[in-house]
Amino acid sequence: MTKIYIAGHRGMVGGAILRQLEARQAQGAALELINRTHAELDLTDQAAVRDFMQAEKPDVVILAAAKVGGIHANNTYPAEFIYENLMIEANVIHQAFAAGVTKLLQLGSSCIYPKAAPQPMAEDTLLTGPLEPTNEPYAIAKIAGIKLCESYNRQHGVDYRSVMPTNLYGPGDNFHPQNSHVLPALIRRFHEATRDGLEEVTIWGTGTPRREFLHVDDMAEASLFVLDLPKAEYDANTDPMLSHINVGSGSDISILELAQLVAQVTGFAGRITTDPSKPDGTMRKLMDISRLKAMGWQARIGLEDGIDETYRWFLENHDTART
Ligand SMILES: NC(=O)C1=CN([C@@H]2O[C@H](COP(=O)(O)OP(=O)(O)OC[C@H]3O[C@@H](n4cnc5c(N)ncnc54)[C@H](OP(=O)(O)O)[C@@H]3O)[C@@H](O)[C@H]2O)C=CC1
Ligand SMILES: C[C@H]1O[C@H](OP(=O)(O)OP(=O)(O)OC[C@H]2O[C@@H](n3cnc4c(=O)[nH]c(N)nc43)[C@H](O)[C@@H]2O)[C@@H](O)[C@@H](O)C1=O
Repeated sequence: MTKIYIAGHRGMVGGAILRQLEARQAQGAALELINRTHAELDLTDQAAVRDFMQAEKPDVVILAAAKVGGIHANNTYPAEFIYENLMIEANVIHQAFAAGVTKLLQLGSSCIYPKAAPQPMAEDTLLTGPLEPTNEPYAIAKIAGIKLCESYNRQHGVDYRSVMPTNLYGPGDNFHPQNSHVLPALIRRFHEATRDGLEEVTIWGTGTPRREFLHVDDMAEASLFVLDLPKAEYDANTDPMLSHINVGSGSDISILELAQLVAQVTGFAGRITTDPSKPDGTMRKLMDISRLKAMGWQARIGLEDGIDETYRWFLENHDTART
């Protein structure tokens, strides 16, 4: 029986990973899944995380808990983004090690790469230039997470792996009007405009930045794919000082094109305008996914289908969704 702790199991990604592991259980896999809500275990609390890890002694840890938000939240609450993420990573990774956990997977983000990184961004562009200012504190914490894993691997011979997701979306997302990422924000704004018969919807920034989107079910599948890789295979495809793996869909679109897609899915027929007083952030951050592709994984859910499914989820779960 393998005992797996999923940190952040009520979040969008952690929830999708939990669903896929439960499906494996239902098919007879010998898995024991353990989790704690944020209220039950605050991962920024070192002593609480130590006591939890010592009491549970999981075999595997999946770290999908983090302080997460879109461009406005990152820009407005930088202290929370750097402090909470550093604490969560340091506590979970160190206390997992102290409790004898030899296998761990943590999630970073595509914002770890320099603002001016050549496109598509390969893993080895890490730490080659200045970061995007709107999310530098969050990115620094995410880079620290990668380096924590690499350092424990090098010094202690454990097997801690890192995946770097592109922009994610899907069921369970946060639809808050200000603090969410662009896709859930636009789904909500276009839905409400259609419902209220508005003639115009305004999107933030110039509409020209490009983003690469990946459905959360693809992300959960990629995370488990990387976690399941035999160590020899993982090691053969990575470097001890550069051990993270990009996860993306392989293509990007402009924010204006994204808005047009969301308008179509939600049935909005009015005008789309831009608000250049809001930040654009990075102009482009397309992931180079050749490393993961060579290992044998590729995304399956197309953007239009994914938005359609997410919109239906939003309509059906409006009362309980994070809005
Ligand atoms: N969403 C995206 O577009 C992207 C996400 N990622 C990364 O993927 C991972 C998962 O993100 P996602 O699922 O979208 O985020 P969510 O916000 O949906 O989920 C994060 C989860 O972490 C929990 N959490 C936060 N702080 C604490 C804490 N101090 N103690 C315990 N639990 C805590 C949250 O609980 P609660 O809500 O109760 O606080 C929530 O359940 C993160 O590492 C994120 O950085 C990377 C790239 C893109
Ligand atoms: C995943 C990634 O997410 C964050 O980076 P980001 O990609 O810039 O995030 P975003 O999804 O919030 O915005 C994408 C683009 O879209 C534009 N945009 C238009 N209209 C809305 C809008 O209504 N809301 C939002 N949020 N953005 C909008 C917005 O101006 C920007 O040009 C990181 O901080 C960090 O957390 C991280 O790793």
